[in-house]
Amino acid sequence: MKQGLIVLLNGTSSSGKTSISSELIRQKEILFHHLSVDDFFNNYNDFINRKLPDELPREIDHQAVSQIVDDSIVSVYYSTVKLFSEMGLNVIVDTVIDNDKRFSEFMDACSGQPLLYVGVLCSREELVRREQARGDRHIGLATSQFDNVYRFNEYDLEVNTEQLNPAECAEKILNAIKSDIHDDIRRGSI
Ligand SMILES: Nc1ncnc2c1ncn2[C@@H]1O[C@H](COP(=O)(O)OP(=O)(O)OP(=O)(O)O)[C@@H](O)[C@H]1O
Repeated sequence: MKQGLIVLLNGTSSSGKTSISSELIRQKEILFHHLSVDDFFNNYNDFINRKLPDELPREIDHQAVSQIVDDSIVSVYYSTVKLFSEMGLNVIVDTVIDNDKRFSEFMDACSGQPLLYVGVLCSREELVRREQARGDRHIGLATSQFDNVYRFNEYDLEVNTEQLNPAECAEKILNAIKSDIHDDIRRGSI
């Protein structure tokens, strides 16, 4: 059985990753499974909130909690992406990779799996406009990620979400997959 294709969407917050993922899920030509890092964190946060007593013997701040568990949750996320691919399932990776450690960890975890690395591009100005319009993200988050995220720019394919709507971006990705499917999709080796 063939391994599933991993489609890594690389873009800052508000660049349009989730909107493209929804379009890729909606079409029926190639079946995809959407794995968002947010689901892993949300599930963990729900779990911990259920388990923690109201009064803690020792208070620790939010940032300290993040430092203790974040890397582990991200590792489980990457391993799950690999697992899906090993099981023959095509998977969309919807996360923000903004540092060398995470980027290398992802590439190591998924090395040997078929991978399409997609740059989800958008200007800073438009990102700020979207953040203001959606109202559920901290203003400035996307611009704070911008330089670090778009540093890892050896993409197989780029989609500009200012020029294309989410459906058009998804179509461009699908066309790339269909044209590369027999040979050129790289096997996790950047
Ligand atoms: N191609 C596009 N054209 C215009 N607006 C878009 C486009 N893609 C996304 N948007 C808008 O930008 C906002 C953010 O989109 P989306 O949630 O897909 O981004 P994201 O990269 O997944 O963000 P996050 O990482 O913060 O979850 C939404 O309001 C969405 O409607």
